Amino acid sequence: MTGTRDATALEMVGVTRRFGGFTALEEVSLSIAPGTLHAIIGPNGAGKTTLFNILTGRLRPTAGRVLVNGRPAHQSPEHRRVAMGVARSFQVTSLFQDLTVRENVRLAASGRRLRRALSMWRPVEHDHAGLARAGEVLDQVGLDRVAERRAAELSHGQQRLLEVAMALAPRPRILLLDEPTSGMGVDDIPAMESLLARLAGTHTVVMIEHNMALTMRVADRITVLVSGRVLTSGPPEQIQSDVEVRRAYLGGELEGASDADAE
Ligand SMILES: Nc1ncnc2c1ncn2[C@@H]1O[C@H](COP(=O)(O)OP(=O)(O)OP(=O)(O)O)[C@@H](O)[C@H]1O
Repeated sequence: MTGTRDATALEMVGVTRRFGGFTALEEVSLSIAPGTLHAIIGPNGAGKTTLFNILTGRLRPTAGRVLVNGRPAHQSPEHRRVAMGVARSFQVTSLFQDLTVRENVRLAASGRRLRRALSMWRPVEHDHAGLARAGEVLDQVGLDRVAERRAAELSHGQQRLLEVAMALAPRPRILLLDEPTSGMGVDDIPAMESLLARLAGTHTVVMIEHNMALTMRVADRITVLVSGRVLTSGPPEQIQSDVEVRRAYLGGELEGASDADAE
């Protein structure tokens, strides 16, 4: 591998995605450095979810390439990306609501061995590695105090933290988070923000997020998508003062984001 390739954890090169005659993404290129938090923002319908699904392997690009640590990945399905060290956050709907928080993370830690881990006749206490990993991750995300509660008993904000914990369990190097604060009350947001800030030091994080104030505080770089194209990419302060970006958002959300105490 060349030095240049090593400098990029995740890369999209000229990615186009069509749905029938409709072009949802057009010639999108972006490059994400290891150990940085890269946010994807843009108005509704800009193509953020489509881009995210192409990064996770849920969707194939119509044209263009995706590289993970310099290795072509655009033909690899989701489970192959996981083996390459890429994980996406689970959805609240995929939590096992009747199992404890610790059990949910233990099962996620078992990763590709999930089916085996789920088998009813395998005593839980024999899964030492899974239990140990669950303990580490629950400490990391701040859910250790509620480890023995059923997932269903958690607040929505805690369930969102649990989704991230489950994504972290198999030790991915690249973490893809789809709107980590969506549906959260204001009281729950600081815990997620603090987790995102900590993860940014240890993982490559790509997140779609609608909370502009939070995005401006935690992101190292931001890519703005508009109508399926990259309008611009840069550090938060550059994005916030970009006239074209402000026009795309009609001023509103980014004006609020300039006030760090807006939350
Ligand atoms: N499976 C599909 N078939 C047809 N069109 C689709 C499909 N998925 C997405 N699109 C279209 O592609 C465009 C981009 O959608 P996408 O969901 O990626 O945008 P988004 O930026 O995530 O929007 P939002 O912020 O509202 O979630 C939209 O016009 C959408 O209707």
